[in-house]
Order: sequence, then structure tokens, then C-alpha cells
Amino acid sequence: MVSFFRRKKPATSPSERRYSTEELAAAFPDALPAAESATVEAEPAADELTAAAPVASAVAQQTIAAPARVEAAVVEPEANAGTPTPSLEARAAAPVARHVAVVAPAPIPTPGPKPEPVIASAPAPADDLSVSTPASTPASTPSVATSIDKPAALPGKMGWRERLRGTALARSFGGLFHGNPKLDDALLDEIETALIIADVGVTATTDLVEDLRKRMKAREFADANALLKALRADLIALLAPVAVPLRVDPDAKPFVILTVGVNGVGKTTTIGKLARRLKGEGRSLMLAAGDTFRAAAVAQLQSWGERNGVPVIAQGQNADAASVAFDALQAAKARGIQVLIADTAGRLHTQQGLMAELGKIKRVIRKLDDNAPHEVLMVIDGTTGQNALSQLRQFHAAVEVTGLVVTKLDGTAKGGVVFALAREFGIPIRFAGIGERPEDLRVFDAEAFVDALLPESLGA
Ligand SMILES: Nc1nc2c(ncn2[C@@H]2O[C@H](COP(=O)(O)OP(=O)(O)OP(=O)(O)O)[C@@H](O)[C@H]2O)c(=O)[nH]1
Repeated sequence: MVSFFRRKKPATSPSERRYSTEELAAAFPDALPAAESATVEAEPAADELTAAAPVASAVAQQTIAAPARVEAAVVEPEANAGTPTPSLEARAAAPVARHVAVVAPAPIPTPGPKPEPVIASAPAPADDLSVSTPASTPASTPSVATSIDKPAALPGKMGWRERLRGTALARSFGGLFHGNPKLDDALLDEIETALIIADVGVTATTDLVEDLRKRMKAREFADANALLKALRADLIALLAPVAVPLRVDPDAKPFVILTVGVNGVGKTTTIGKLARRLKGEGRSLMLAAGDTFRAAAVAQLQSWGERNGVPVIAQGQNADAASVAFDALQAAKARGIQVLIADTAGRLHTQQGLMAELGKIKRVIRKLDDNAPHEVLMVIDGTTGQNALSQLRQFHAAVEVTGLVVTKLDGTAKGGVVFALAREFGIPIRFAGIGERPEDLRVFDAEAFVDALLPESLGA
């Protein structure tokens, strides 16, 4: 680890690295133009990729204006006004409609011709989850509205590389392996630095680098390219055990997914994307608007549900999140829904009272189903770095997290925290968020992720 303090800079600064059209063509000989490639291997909701149609400017304006309209759509349940909330046991026997506001699904627009791409001048507001397909827009598949100034991710592994190119790890490795470096200790020191700076964590980094050093000394690598291949295999081996996709148990009626995480990590957005994916797989869905702290979060889900034909159970702002989840589960059972996704308010892992509330949500829904929630999905912001580890530790202690979504890996993420999470917890990473568009929620693919961080070969 001492070597971390005595190493030189890569010969080429990662930020200076540019890829020519020829280099890209050579790197991706099989790549099709985005419009032609509608299918992605290992991506169950391949239909989402076609839903990535660029959004027309009119739609963009509608989206930005949406919050006002959405606010009006929040329905306060009449039964709650001035009436004391009955005990959960009493409510278990009572008709669902007394307590909940169910947003009736709107008819699903039929897919039509794609609008011409128009680049919006400004990104969408931070909490803009509402669907960007107003009724007056030429029919196109509704999408969760997010920032609209970025091109859609390209399908398949190429999409990963495109989106993760900006991460610290990808830039460091790009610089390091550019121009056939010598196979020596200095190269290993540089790799060590890159991994530590990218938040892979000291232990994981030391293990990786020392293994490579031993093999180098044993003359296992003919050149730096062989070392790069070995590094790739080691990184994939670290992630492979956690690349376990979410499996919806058809016997769970409904399969309940409880989403948790700290503020602003992308929970509500992820729910929209996930709901879209599950719906695309032909499952019946219901959403529970359990983020009762933030009125906009309730409105986001309601608006999204309305436009996508997905019922949303909501109560007023500041309602008891456990009560919302309970009502939703009761309603989902009554309707024979296959998947219920419950949102929760973002909370800091250090806020003991709020963390305890998560445990309460779990206990309350277990009054209706001993096995619920079937998945406690924690959303982690990939830009958080090592703090993500303490977040997961606390949430896991409170609600026993069963799956992770690491979002914003496309942004200013360093990329390494995914390895640190995998190594320390071994909890399945179900999805990776590599952009703000619906199709950018990808089933986590260890190979695609590692390949997006490493150059394809020396000199690439
Ligand atoms: N670049 C990028 N942005 C993302 C991704 N996922 C979510 N976001 C953005 O993150 C921001 C916050 O998302 P929300 O869904 O509102 O976060 P939240 O966790 O529900 O927030 P709270 O309700 O405050 O806890 C939004 O601007 C999203 O568009 C991703 O994978 N990449």
C-alpha cells in the first residue's frame, strides 16, 4: 500500500484520451446503429430500448411544466379526513377503498411513429419523474421523463461502455494502458492507485494487485496486455457472485418489493424504470407511494402510474408510510396483482428514528403476508463512494437488504464502489443505473460493467 504514495502519473492523462471514429469502429466491429439494434442479450426488457425514442421539444416543455399539473392530481383519501385511523387488525378486515386513493389506470397509448429527435436546451428538474407523453403528443411509448439532454444509451455492452466512459476508473485505465506500457512494478503501482482512487477499497485493491504481482514475478504474463486480461478476469470474478438478477417469484401474490435508500439516490426514478420493465414483461403491477415526506414523490408516482396504466396507492403527505404499504398490499391482494413496488422516503442511515420506521413498514406488511417484502431493494448512488458502505451496513441492519441498485454510474461516479460493495457484503446487485432514461436501468452484468471500465486492449 506504500506504493500508493510514490507513484508517477500515467504517461497520458486520461482526460486527454480521445477516440477517433476509426478506433471506435475497430473496437466495435459488430455494433449496429442504435436504431437498428432493438435487442439486447441478457436484458429481459428489451422493449425498453425501443422506447428510448428521443423526446420532442414539445414533450420536453410539457415535462418541465408537469409538476404543477401533477400536484393537483394528489388525491387525499376522504376516509382519513378527521377520522381516527383504525387499528391495522381492524383494517385488515375492512374494504380497501375506505383508506386509499387508488389512481385509476389511464388507457395505455398505443405505440406510434417516433417523434423526430430534438435536443432540449435544459435538463429536466431533479425530481421530475412524470411521464413525458402528454395526451396531445403523437403517440409514442410513454417514458419516465428524466433529463433529456443526453443521447440514449446504446444497446448492449456498447451502451455500458458509452455511459461509463466518464467514470474515474475508466479514465484511469484508459490512460494507463494507452500506448503499450512496460510490464513492470510501476505499472502495477499505477493500477493500484487507480483502484484506490476509484473507491474500490484498500483491502480489495491490495488483494487484486498483490495477486497480479505474484503472477507477474512468476512470469505468467508475456506482456502488459496479458496482465490487462488477468486484471479483467479478476475484476469479473469479484463481481460475478453478486450479478444475480431479480427473480419475481410467481407464487408470491403479490411479489412485494420494498425500496429503500438515502435521500436523492434515485429511488422514485428507479421505481418508475423498474415498473416499466416489469410491465413490459407482461406482469400486473401496483405501486405504493410510501415516500410521504415529499409531496412531489407521491405526485411523481401517481402521474407515472396514471399514464402507464399502473394503479398507485397513496395517502396524503405525511401519512404513515407503513399504513400506505399495508393498504397497498391489501389492495394488491384483492386485485390479484403480481408485483407491488413500495416507495419509501429517503432517509439518512444515521437517523435512528427513521431507520426504525423501515423496520415498522416490514413488520406491518407481514401482518398480511409472512414472506413480504420478498425483496428489499436498496438504491445506492454510485457517486457516493465509500460512504455507500456505511449506508448499506445501516440499512441492512434495519431491514435486511436483499438486492441493490447502484445508480448514477454514468455521472461523476468513480466506479469502484461497486467492487467494494460486492466484496464486503456479497448482496446481489440487481440493476445498475447508467443514465436517466428508462432503458438506462440495466440488469447488472459483471462482464459488461468491467469491460466498460477497461480498455479493450493495449493502445485502444
Ligand atoms: N445520471 C443519472 N441520474 C439518475 C440515475 N437514477 C436517478 N437519477 C436522477 O437522480 C435524481 C434523484 O432521483 P429521485 O428518484 O427523485 O431520488 P429519490 O431517491 O426518490 O429521492 P428522495 O425522495 O428525496 O429520497 C433525479 O434527477 C434522477 O433523474 C442514473 O442512473 N443516472
